Order: sequence, then structure tokens, then C-alpha cells
Amino acid sequence: MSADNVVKIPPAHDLPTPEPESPSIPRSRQPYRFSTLCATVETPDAGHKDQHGSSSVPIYQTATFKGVGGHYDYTRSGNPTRTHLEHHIAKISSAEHAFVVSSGMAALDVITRILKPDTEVIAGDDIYGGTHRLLTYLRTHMGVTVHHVDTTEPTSVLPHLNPGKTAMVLLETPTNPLLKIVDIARISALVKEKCPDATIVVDNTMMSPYLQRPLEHGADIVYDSATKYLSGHHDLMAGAIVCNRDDLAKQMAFIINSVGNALTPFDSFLLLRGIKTLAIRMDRQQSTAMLVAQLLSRLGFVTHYPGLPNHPGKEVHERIADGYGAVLSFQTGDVALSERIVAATRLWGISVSFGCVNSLISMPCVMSHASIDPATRAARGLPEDLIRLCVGIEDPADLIDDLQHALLEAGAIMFAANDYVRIPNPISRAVEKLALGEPRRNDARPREDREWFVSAPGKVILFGEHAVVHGVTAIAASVDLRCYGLTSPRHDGKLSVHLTDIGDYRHEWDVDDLPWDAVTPIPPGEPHPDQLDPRLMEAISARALPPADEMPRQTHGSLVAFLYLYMTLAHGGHRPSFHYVTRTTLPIGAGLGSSACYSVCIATALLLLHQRISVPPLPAPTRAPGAGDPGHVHVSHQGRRAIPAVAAEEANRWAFVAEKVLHGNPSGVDNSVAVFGGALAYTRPGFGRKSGMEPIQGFKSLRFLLVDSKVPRDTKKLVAGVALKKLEDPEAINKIMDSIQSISDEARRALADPELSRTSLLSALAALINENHAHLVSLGVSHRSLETIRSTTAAEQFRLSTKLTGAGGGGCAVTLVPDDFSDSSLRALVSALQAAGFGTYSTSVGGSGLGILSPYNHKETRAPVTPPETPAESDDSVDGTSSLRQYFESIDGSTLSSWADECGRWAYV
Ligand SMILES: Nc1ncnc2c1ncn2[C@@H]1O[C@H](COP(=O)(O)OP(=O)(O)O)[C@@H](O)[C@H]1O
Ligand SMILES: C[C@@](O)(CCOP(=O)(O)O)CC(=O)O
Repeated sequence: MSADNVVKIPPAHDLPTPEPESPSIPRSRQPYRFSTLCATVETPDAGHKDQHGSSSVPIYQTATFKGVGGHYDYTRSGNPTRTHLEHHIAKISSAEHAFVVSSGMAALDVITRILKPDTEVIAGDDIYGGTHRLLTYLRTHMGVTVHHVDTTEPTSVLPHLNPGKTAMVLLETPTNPLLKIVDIARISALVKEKCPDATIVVDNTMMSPYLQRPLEHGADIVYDSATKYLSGHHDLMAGAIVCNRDDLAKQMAFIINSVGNALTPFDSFLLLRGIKTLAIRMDRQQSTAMLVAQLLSRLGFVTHYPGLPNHPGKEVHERIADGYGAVLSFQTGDVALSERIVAATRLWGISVSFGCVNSLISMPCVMSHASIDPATRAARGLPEDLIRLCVGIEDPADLIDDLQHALLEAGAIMFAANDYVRIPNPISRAVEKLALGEPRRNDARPREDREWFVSAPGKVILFGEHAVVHGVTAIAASVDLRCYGLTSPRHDGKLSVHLTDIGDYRHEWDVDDLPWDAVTPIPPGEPHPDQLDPRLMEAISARALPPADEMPRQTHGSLVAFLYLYMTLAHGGHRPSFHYVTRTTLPIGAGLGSSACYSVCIATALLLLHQRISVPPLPAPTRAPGAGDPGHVHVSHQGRRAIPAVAAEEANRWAFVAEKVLHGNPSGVDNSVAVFGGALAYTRPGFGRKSGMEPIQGFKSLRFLLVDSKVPRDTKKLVAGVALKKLEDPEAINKIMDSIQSISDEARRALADPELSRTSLLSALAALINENHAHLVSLGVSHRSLETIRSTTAAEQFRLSTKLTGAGGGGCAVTLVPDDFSDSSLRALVSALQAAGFGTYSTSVGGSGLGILSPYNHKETRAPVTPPETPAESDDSVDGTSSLRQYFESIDGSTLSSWADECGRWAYV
């Protein structure tokens, strides 16, 4: 047969067939960028080369493989489609090992099976509901202790690190659904230092390996619910695990093979296909998420998204991640309103989960986090009205349109002045209506034209000072010494402050000259971030005040706190011009919470002036029946409970911000007592204990003597000193903290026990006072003067128990005075103390908290009891009548309280 006669077999298609081997072009190779890595699936090794050169990895849809000694025998143990996928995930995660299993929770199950009984796990307190459920199961069925802590504060893990016991630290960042940021690198370092054997596990689902690779920041194991961004289409369930440690990989491979939860071949194929577009999807999703977050924040909703400039974790997030992701959440202030918004969307699908190309909307408390019981949700600060948005790849304009329509339809926003504006939420509107008594036909005065007179009590801490900063429960009560603040309107664009108690110091600013460029205003209802804004702090000190050493001692902090709040609370161009005077009957810097009641007064006055809180009018006073009038009996005690809880809580939140300016790291107990009054057990959130405030009855009947050592000291330094000691010797200090916790628990039980005789109660409290003081001595916060007070009160003829109260280092001591302690002995004790140069206060405890002379209006207020000595200045007059200011500034300190009481009817919390 000649060559011409050879039958040529035509190719099966008409397209030119490429050269089998392309010529290699010599060039230096850059490592591929992430999206290239995603799109190019490589063959793990020569043994996996496809015999037909298929460009997509085939689905080996088979349970078994023939033969003996080959690569594969049974799909539970291994399958080529899955191998390709695991190889691909390891590559894009820069990891040595990767495993894929049937869901994200299956991944966590595999990881937590490494744990042995009687070990301990530390986990965040704002975690996915399913994670919480599995950890609870491990705790109740497997003998594993689980500590939930606020991992956004890295040092909060420290008290729970237990060498030899702590086996795993489980982190998630950003957290879901509040988008809080956890510094994985810092926590890994802290944990490894103390518990080198503990495994750091990170749930990376919110970010995916594209935006965050926690193995590079100290994590040992990272897992993703691959159902989300990795797959991207909500058409499969899968979990991916990556790690670099051979020992952990070996254990996890064993578990997966043993329990049989590895991903099926078909789902492996789908997931491999999804990952190819991960980067391009995520780019689009997160750029739209930023637009949505900006829109919501601009409208005044509390919006949680790490890309927003005022997000407290922004800086940490930017250090560990390459983008902000596509999940955000926001609050409306009203559960029913949130439900209406969710129901009114069309493009945003109501669904759990996230990471899909389609945008989703949900209410975590009724959906993804419903498995966490409501009390725990509340304790962890998960707002019931929270709406979570998971942004997809649809056109951003359509998504924003749909959301705006839903907000409009639900009644959350309205169209005014050519733009959407937020409608204040119904609760605050109702309170506002009550306060203003709508419609106010006869009173056209803008609200800032009235005076506001506020006051708050100091406190005495009976048990738990200092330890309370580190999460221990403190027991404290209000004292009947108070700080007062009075605002009077000005009409000249100026702001002035008069601190009568510290050097009679006055300062005045042109409102427009304040460093407004440095402030990030916080919209009404939105919380202040955990940390103070360093830019604003710096700008106030540098540009609004003289250098600290050129001002009287103590005034600098007070004015920084005032301006920080004034500027941060200003919104919508509303910058009221007024004069603020403060006076106190408390010793300043002596441990009785003068800073907290100053903080509560400025916060309340500023919230009122910035129209962020309002106070309903008091109920009508008692009126005797008359002709045709059945009369009215007014039973509430001095207007107590007349300040609504929402207003009190808001005042407390902002007072805490002022306390941070003054204290650095306050626990919040002082301002809480100053706002809520009475006696309470207070536990700071974020330390794995049940946090919050619990009223304590029975405290009011106790008698205390407060003794002022008159030795000045600085709360900020003393609190920082204890924190330093704790860092240096955490074991010893934690032991002290635990002992103080037992003292507070014991005292709380004793005070609440109706069976306990009065004598037993008093002697138990006396013993606990001595015990608590000894621990404070070990913390290094006592002082010679305080020990002298202790020995004077403990002397043979008195035999009383005394401890320091507040920050110590000088300041005040508190002495328990038993019922049978005679008046003559008390007089003798007071003389002995005074002779030694100490000041004494016999106060009653447990009285009212925050008070507002409300609604302060001269027409309703009785004339001041002291007649005016000089005519009122013109800018001091309110509504044509003289204001309280001149009396307030000049009245004698000893009559201040009774004068204030008689100025009118006070509303209290
Ligand atoms: N009446 C007041 N006027 C202005 N600032 C005050 C007043 N009372 C307290 N402060 C501020 O609080 C600081 C005292 O706080 P701190 O050391 O915590 O003492 P205390 O134990 O009394 O709370 C003062 O230095 C001052 O900045
Ligand atoms: C030491 C501490 O527990 C109480 C401080 O009270 P004072 O500032 O001394 O009144 C600090 C705090 O709880 O913020």
C-alpha cells in the first residue's frame, strides 16, 4: 500500500488540534496571585494525572475501587475528586494539610474530637449559634469545661488559661453577627506563652482564605463552613479544615475516616467548581457591602461593619485581614420594626446562612442564633432587633433600592428634603411625646432654651473594688452625697464650663473653634466603641485646652471628658451654646466615686441638650378631693422611677465613656451605682461570668462610717498598677480575684438570706470586710493612713471592722457600725479619727440614683428658697424669669443639697 493510499482518520472535530507539548518560554516565575490560584486546579501528583486530559476534575461517583494496593479502595477513606479538592484548598490557604467534610459543623466536630474529658476550652461569647450548641454538648456530655469570654479584648482569655488543662481556644473573627474583631495574633501569642500545648482553632467562614489566613497569625487549625463563600452558590453543604501540623492532621484524618463524614464525590466536584470564582465573587460582594453599610450608618442606624470608620476593631482587622467581607448587621431599636423591614424586602432573600451569590437578610435572634437561649443572648449583648445582611453579587443599585424600599415601607425612614432620613424609633418617639406633651402650642421655645438641672450620688464599695475591673462581682451602694450639674442657655455661640469644686476653674470656647475635624459623631442610639477615639482625645488636649500642667490639677481630665462627650454627641449640625456649672458635696478623689457622679451629670445634661433623651413629666401630685373632683393620691416616692429605663441606660453608657476618659479602664460599677442608685451587685461583662446588675435589698439598713484619710491619690494609676501586677504574676493575682469573688458571693447570699439573724449577718459582714481588706493589701492598694484608720477603729474600745473603699492608695475607708454600737462610742471614735487628722462622714446608703429636675420649666418650679442678692444677668434669664444659676453658684456647700431638693420636683431613676 502506497503512502498515498493510507486512510487518514479525520479528527473528531474541525478545530485545530494544539501541539501536544507547547514550547517552554524561559522566564522568571512570580508566585500566582490569589484569583489565579483559585481558577487553576492542579493535579496533586503524577499518580492523579487524568488519562484523557480532562480540563475539569471528573466526578468519581463510586463507593469502591477495584484491586488491592492501589491509591484508593473505599470512598469513605479516599476519593480522587475529593483529593483534588483538598489539594486545591491547601494551596489557596497556604497550608500543608486540608480535609473536606460534610458540613461546617462536621468540621468543628472533627476538630473537637481531639479534646479529652476534663480539659478546658475557651471560646468567644459572640459566636455562631451552632458552635455554641456543640460546645454546650461537649460541656454537658463530655466533661469538657467551656469558658465563653469577650475575645475582642485579648487579655480576657488570661484569667481562664489553665496550664495542663486548657486544650483549645476557639476564635471567630469577625464575629457573627455583631462583626466584632478578635486579634487572633495577639491571643495566639498570649495563649502559647502560658499554655503552649493548647490548640488555637479559628472559624474563618466570614472571611474565607481569600481575605484572611489565620495560620499565618498563629492559629493551629482553621476551618470554614465551605457551604458559604468557598462554594458560593448555596447548592451544597461542606466544611473545610486546614492545618500545618502533621500530628493534628494525622488525628483529624483518623477521625474523618473513622466516623465517615468526608465530603461526597459529587459535592467535592461542586465545591471545587465554586472555589474557582471565590476571589471575583468576594470582590464584588464586599464592595457592595461597604456601600450598604455606609448607607445604613448615614441614615443613623447602629451599623456593625469593620469597614466603617468608627468600627472599634477596624485597626486590628486591617492588620490581620485583606478585606472587610460581605456580612454586616444593623439595629433599628425595635424588634417589630426589624421584622417589618425583613418582610418588606424582595431581592434580599429571607434565609439563614451567608456567602451565596444571592443577597440574604435575616434576624439572627429568631434564625441562626435561635439555639442560644434568650437570656444568654441578652447577657452576651446580642440585640433582639438585629438584622443581618449578607451581600451577594447582584447589581449594587438594585440591592440598595430594594433595601431603601423595605425601610420606607416598614416605617424606618421617610423621604424629606430630597433625601431619605431616619424616623426616630417608636419607643423614643413615644417618650419624646410624653416629655414634650405634644402638641406644645403655647411654648414655641426651642428646647435648648431651658435650663437642665441634674444630680447623681457617690457610692461606697463594700466588696470587690479593683477585682471588679477584672470581672469579679462588686457590691456597692449609693451614698447621700451628690454631684450637681446645671446648664443655662447662651445665645452667643459659646460654650462655657465652671468647675466650682476644683480651683473654681472656668473655661470658655467658641463652639465653632472646637476641633470638629477630629470628631466622628455617633448617631443617636448608636453605642460608643469600646475604646476612646485617640484622634479626638489628642485634638481636644492639643487644640481646645491649655497644656495640662498649666491648668489646676484635676481640671484637665474633667474638661477633656466634657468636650469629648459634647463633640461626640453633637449630630446633624446641632451644637448648642450654653454654660455648665457643677458642684459636689462629695470629697473628690477619695474613693467615693466623685468622678462617676461628675460623669453621670455631664452625660445626662449633654444627652438632654443634644435631645437624645427626654424625661416625661412627673405624675400629678397628691390632690385632696374637692367638689366634683375625686382627688388624686400620688404614691411614688419623690418621683422615683420617673426617669424611664431607656434614658437611664443611655445616660449610664455615656457616663461610662466619660469615666474612661478620667480613669482609663473603669469597671462601670461607679457610674452604674450613680445612675441606678440603691445597692447592687455589679459584674462587668466579658469575663465569662453572668454579668450585669442585681439589686441588693437589706443594704440600706446597715450603718457605715466613712473615713477620709485625706491622702490624695489617682484612681487611674492605681487601677493600672493592679493590671500590671496581674500581667506579671497572673496566677497569684487570679487567686486573689477568685477569693474576692467568693467574698462578694458570700456577702450577697448573707444579705439576701431571710433566715440569717441580724447578729449573724453583721458578724459575717465584719469578717468579710477584714478578709477583703487583706486581699486589697496584697494587691498593693492600701496606704499607711488607711492602716491607721483600721487600727483606730479596731482598737479594744471599738472593735469595728474597716476596709479601704474605692481605689485605695489613700482616699476613704468604710467601717461597719453594728446596731448595738452606742452613739457615745461613735462620737468617741469620730473624735479620735478627727484628732488624727481624718475626715468623717456619716451618710446613709442606698438612696436615689440619677435625678433630673424635670421637666425643668420656671413656670412649674417654685421660687428658690434663698432670695436673690443681685439681679440676674440678662443671659442668665430663662423665659423672662431669673435662672437657678446664680443661687447654685453661690449657695453655701452645707445647704446645697436641701436647696437643690426644694428647687422643684425631681424625677429619679
Ligand atoms: N465636682 C467635680 N468637678 C469636676 N471634676 C470632678 C468633680 N468630681 C470629680 N471630678 C473628676 O474626677 C476626678 C477624681 O476621680 P477619682 O480619682 O476616680 O476619684 P473618686 O474616687 O472620687 O471617683 C477628678 O480628678 C476630676 O477630674
Ligand atoms: C478601683 C475601682 O474598682 C473603684 C474606683 O472607685 P474610686 O474612683 O476610687 O471612687 C475601679 C473601678 O471599678 O472602675
